[in-house]
Amino acid sequence: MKLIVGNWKMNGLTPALEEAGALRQALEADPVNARVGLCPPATLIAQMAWKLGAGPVELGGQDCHDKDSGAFTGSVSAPMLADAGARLVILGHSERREGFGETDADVAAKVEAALRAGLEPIVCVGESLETREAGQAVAFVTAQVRASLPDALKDRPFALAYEPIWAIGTGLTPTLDQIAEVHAAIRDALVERLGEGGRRPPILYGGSMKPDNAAEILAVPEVGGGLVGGASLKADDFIRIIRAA
Ligand SMILES: O=C(CO)COP(=O)(O)O
Repeated sequence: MKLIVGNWKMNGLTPALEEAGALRQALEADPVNARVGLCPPATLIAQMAWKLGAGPVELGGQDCHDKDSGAFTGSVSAPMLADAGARLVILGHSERREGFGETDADVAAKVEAALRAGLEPIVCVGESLETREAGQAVAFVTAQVRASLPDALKDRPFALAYEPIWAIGTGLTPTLDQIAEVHAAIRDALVERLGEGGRRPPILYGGSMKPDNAAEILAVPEVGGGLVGGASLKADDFIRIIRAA
């Protein structure tokens, strides 16, 4: 079963709760064979949890601190996300790595915090255009995988997301062969890092996934789902992507 997760980033005020309600209604009226997650801004999680109830949409955060509590003005901890109703948390998104200087070690510490709080991390990796053009995409991404995943993940549920930075919000996507190549390499790096284990964490693709390209991307070997930015903001578009799974 594919995992399709919406990442609203820093978008969404109270009226956007209606989109979540519409998503729930659509999925209840016509259920899908996919797991669906939605990661709104932290300010909306608690209200959205009431709106979504125990329905088919799981909630997630977009980041968390690596400490459970303390003097960290402005930060949100993993226990806070869980308390508000989240089950998932996106970690190591390129917008955090690039914009906030998060290193692989920082991401690994946040993954540990998420696991302590019982959250399921979605760990993001992805190369810049410069790195891809230098022929280093696979080497770069697999190095991120090895360094961002702590031992604590063994036998815990989690997902990875491959998001080429140059495909995020640009309308550009890698070719299906390029996606297949990176996803296969991520799977190998994952097995090398954490062993085969009993679980096979899904590897999501993210970066300009839209209703009209979702089906072909989701059919690529080792693509276990999607992490969707812009196209998850409107329930109509997001549902079309979910149905493509
Ligand atoms: O960054 C992304 C999801 O985390 C992808 O964003 P877009 O779907 O808007 O390209």
